Parts: sequence; structure tokens; C-alpha cells
Amino acid sequence: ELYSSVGKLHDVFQQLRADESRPLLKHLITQQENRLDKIKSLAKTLRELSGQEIRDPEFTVHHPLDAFRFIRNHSIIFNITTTEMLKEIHLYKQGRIVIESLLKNITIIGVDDLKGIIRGILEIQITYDLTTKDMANGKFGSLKVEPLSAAECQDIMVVAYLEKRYDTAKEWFNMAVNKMDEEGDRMTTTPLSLLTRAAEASATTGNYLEAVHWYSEIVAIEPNSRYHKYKLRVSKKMLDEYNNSPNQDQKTLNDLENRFIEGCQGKVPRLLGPVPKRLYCDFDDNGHAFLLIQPVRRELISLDPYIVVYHNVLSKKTIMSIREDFKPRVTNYGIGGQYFIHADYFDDMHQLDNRIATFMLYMSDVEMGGGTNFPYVPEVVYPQMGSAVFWYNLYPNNTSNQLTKHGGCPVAIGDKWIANIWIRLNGNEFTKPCPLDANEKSWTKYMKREREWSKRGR
Ligand SMILES: O=C(O)CCC(=O)C(=O)O
Ligand SMILES: [Fe+2]
Repeated sequence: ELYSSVGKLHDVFQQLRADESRPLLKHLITQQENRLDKIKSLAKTLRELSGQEIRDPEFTVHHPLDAFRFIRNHSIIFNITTTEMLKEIHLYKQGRIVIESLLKNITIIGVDDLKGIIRGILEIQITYDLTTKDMANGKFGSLKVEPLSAAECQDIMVVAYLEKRYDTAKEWFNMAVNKMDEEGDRMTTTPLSLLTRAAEASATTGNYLEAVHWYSEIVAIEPNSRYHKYKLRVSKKMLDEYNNSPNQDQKTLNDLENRFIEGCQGKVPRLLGPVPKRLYCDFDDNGHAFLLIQPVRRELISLDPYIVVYHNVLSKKTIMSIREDFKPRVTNYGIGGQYFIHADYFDDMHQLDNRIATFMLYMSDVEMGGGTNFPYVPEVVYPQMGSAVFWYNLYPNNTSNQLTKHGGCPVAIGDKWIANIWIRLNGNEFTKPCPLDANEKSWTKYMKREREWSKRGR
């Protein structure tokens, strides 16, 4: 027995001498050190995400690209970081509790918000005809912001695909690839993962031409991928079927929609008549005692339909309290937020509560975009904090005036706050002029000054 145990010891010495366990231990320690480094860097990212900016009560994001980055950081990046963190510390109950409670707090911003802001950015890009290059470099509007990263461009590309904006998507795809080259070792995505997303997005949205294009590129890079070869075959087949099918519905914008977009871009061709010789501005009191002392500055925008802007009708202080107190009744447009062409009247002319007129208060300035666009007129009224726009939706004979159709242009930079006051038929039976002629379509007939204006033309 002694012999055998000495023999065992001998083995042990042998083993220790062989130095086999030392590299293993060293490796284990390095592994733990790397893990700790990773935890530290994840913790740093998390700290930065919930950093300075949000704790500052004055913090807001003004520029759409800043808003995009903020939302992206607080949805995707936060989720990735916390998931990674959980993987690293899942053995420690205490740590798990901390991370899980962090995760619970951040359900306010999600992937849908990210998609939403990207849709907004695309809306801005398309309506205002901005180049992908300028946008990706943070150059639009008067402010310059941090350029976008390859991964950020990629996210925009994916949403552009989902929105079926293929040309725009392709531009963002190229931009992401260029940026990846620039970023070198900081790159977070590979061209292959970009291509795969592009291909999947086009296939799922039914753009088989694009899908064939992307899958061909993937197969060229990865000739051994059976999956991608299969997808390429399927896309080709679908493309054939599509090309041979009779109804290929392509959405083309109609004239009015084109005119709306041109209006938002500042190109407003006049269609209804000659450019008025002069701007019609005056002080209006409307016979009201209070307004006799302090008349309102009025600007005539159009006679038919009758549209006027009243300047400086509300003070900033009043506006702020309305924005706060009547939140549910005021509209606050987000970035890229728009309201497409519509009418404020109801088509059924027998509706008792039909809206004779709209009085819309602007409760903020908007740095870029956000005009109220009347494509038939055509005129665009730009928001100015404290001013209001007024127009008649109905003719004096209570029929609807389709020339009053209007919409809100996308907000490119800034924040748009409005409040609508609709003047209804119901309740105004004794105030609304009652035309003797059932076909009466002119409001200006009832207004002394406007009658003179209309005689001068337009
Ligand atoms: O946002 C705008 O300028 C127009 C809004 C509008 O037309 C409405 O709220 O009915
Ligand atoms: Fe409206």
C-alpha cells in the first residue's frame, strides 16, 4: 500500500511538473478578466444611456436625427446591452434583480417607437427631397448634428424596405456599406447581414425584383449557402408569377397629392387666378368692443375659399397653460408627423353639427416644415406661435366647399402644437348669415371690407 500511494504521489509530481494545469488556470483567469471587462463596458453603456441628458428636466430632442438616435439607444441598444449583461451575471441573483428592474422601467420606448421615428425621418426625406448623403451626414436644416453610423443607416434602410420605399432603401443600403468601410474596426454589422436583411425585407414585402437582386449578391459571396440559393430560386419564381399576373397595382400619386407635396416643398403654383397685386392686411375689430381697443392683425390668404390668418392672438403664457391644461384636446405632431389631405366638413350636408368654419390656433413655431397646406388654393400657412388661421368649410348655403381641403405638411425640425376650434351649424342658427339665394356661395358678400377686396381682383 505504501508503495502504491508513493506511486500515486509520484504521479502527482509528474503531473505538476508537466505544467499542464497552469496554462489552463491562466486561461480561466484571463476568461474571468475578460468577462469582468465586458461587464464593466456594458455597465458603462447602461450608465450612459440613462445619463445626464434625461435627468435634466429641460432635456428635449429637437432635431429628428437626434430623436432617432435617442430612441434607438433607448430601445434597441438598451435591450441588447441588458440581455448581454444578463448573460454575464445570470449566476448572481442580486445582479439579476437589478437588471430585471432596469428592464421593467424601460418599457416606455420600444421597437415600435423606433420604427415610428424612422418612418418620420423617411417622410421628411421624401417630402422635402433631401439627399441620403446629407441626411446621413447630419446635414439638414440649420443645425448640424452627429453623422449617422453604419448600423443606424442600416436601421433606416430596413424600415424603408418595410415601407416599400425601395429606391430610398437602396440609397440607405449603399450609405450603410460606405459607412462601414469608413468605420473600419468599429463596424457593428457585416455587408452580408445587411444584404440578408435587404433581401428578406424585399421578399416579405413582395418586391421580388429586388429580392432576386439581393439574393444573387448573397449567393455570389456565399456560393455554398443552400438556404440562400433556395431563397433566390423562390424569389425568381415569384417574380415570374408577378410579371405574368394581370393586376400590378402601383401606387401613383394623383394630381392633388402631388400638389400637396409641392406645396410643402415651397413650390406653390397658383392655379386659381393671377397673383394678387398686393397683400391684404388690416386690423380687424369685427365690431367687438374689446377688439375696438385692441384690433387683431388680419392677413387675407384667399377669398374663395375664404382663408385668413390672425396674428398674435394668444400670448406665449396663455399658450403654455393651454398646452398643459388641455392636453387631450390639442394636437402635438411628432417628427415627420403629418396630416394628409382631408376636409373638416362632413359630406352629409344635412348634418346639424357640420363644421361651418375652422379656427386653428398655432401654439408653437416650427423650425422646418409643418405648414398647413391648402392644395386647391394653393397656399401654405406656416405656424407661428400665437397666430391662428380661419377658414369657412361650408358655403353660406351650407354646402361643402371642397376647395378647403387641406393637410399638415410633415414636421421636419421642431415641434408642432395646434388646437382646433370648429364653428358648427348647431348653435349658430342666429349668428350665421342666412342667404336669400339657396345657391349663395360667397361669404365675402357679408363682409364690407372683403367685398371691396374682391372687387379689386382675385
Ligand atoms: O396640422 C395642420 O396644419 C392641419 C390640422 C388639421 O387639418 C386638423 O386637425 O383638422
Ligand atoms: Fe383639418
